Amino acid sequence: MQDQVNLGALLDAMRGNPPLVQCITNFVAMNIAANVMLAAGASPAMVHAEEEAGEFAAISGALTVNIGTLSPGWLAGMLAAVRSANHAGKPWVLDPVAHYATAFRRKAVAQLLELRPTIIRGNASEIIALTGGNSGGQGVDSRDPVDMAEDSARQLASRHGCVVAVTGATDFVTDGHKAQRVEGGSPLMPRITALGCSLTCLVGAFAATAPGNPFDATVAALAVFAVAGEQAGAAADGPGSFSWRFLDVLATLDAETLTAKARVVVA
Ligand SMILES: Nc1ncnc2c1ncn2[C@@H]1O[C@H](COP(=O)(O)OP(=O)(O)O)[C@@H](O)[C@H]1O
Ligand SMILES: Cc1ncsc1CCOP(=O)(O)O
Ligand SMILES: [Mg+2]
Repeated sequence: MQDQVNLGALLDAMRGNPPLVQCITNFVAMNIAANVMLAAGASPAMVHAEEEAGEFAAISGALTVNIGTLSPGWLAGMLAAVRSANHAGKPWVLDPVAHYATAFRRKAVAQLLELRPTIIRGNASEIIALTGGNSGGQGVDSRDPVDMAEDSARQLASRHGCVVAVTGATDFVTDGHKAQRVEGGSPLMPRITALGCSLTCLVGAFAATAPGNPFDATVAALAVFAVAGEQAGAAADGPGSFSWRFLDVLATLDAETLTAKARVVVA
């Protein structure tokens, strides 16, 4: 029997003491991800230079690493930040954007995986490819359903001793032993760039709030996106109005509404 994640309490705890999260994300995501974090109640800082990334990780509550617009200098910054987060015992989240697309990305992700992420968050095509499976991903976009990635997610979680979140129409979270699904969201979400990247940063915020419980932290972040996405999607006329409505709903979502509206089920 799995305990229900106390979503409302985690949201209140995160907002009550807004965590500083070092987000090493891509050029596309930096602005939207920072706005998502601020709307949700966290404190993001986009810091990636090799000269300072390690120092900054030591003073952050959590670190997120996203390879969306990778270059050698950024990779050096990522590795410095991850080593420092590990040294300081801070949780860190890996978003392996399109890691299957090029040799440079594959090698970078292999190096990052060796440094033992606390949580991996990716779309179904990315998670399938991390276990060597045949993924249909095209560039940064998934072309696979989440249920096709569930076995890969369980394998990855067991192999690397981490939590794995696969996102899509219904999200799937596992630590290799237990698993839960998070339903909700909107079909408009994959039509706006960098929402997955923004979610990775929010997973970092909840991981900073509950460093000893990365599974619950991940489910909470995904549930916030699912409820806010569903509400924004119901009122939106298309991707443009979804985008600003999503930020507004995130900012006003309270613990009671999150608890009442979230659909989290044991898998
Ligand atoms: N078809 C869909 N219906 C509802 N929510 C979705 C759908 N596709 C993606 N989402 C949501 O969009 C967010 C980003 O996930 P995803 O699109 O899988 O990431 P990425 O942008 O990295 O590919 C998640 O909160 C996910 O639940
Ligand atoms: C379009 C694009 N190109 C490189 S990174 C990026 C953003 C990907 O964002 P997401 O993975 O959240 O869809
Ligand atoms: Mg992505």
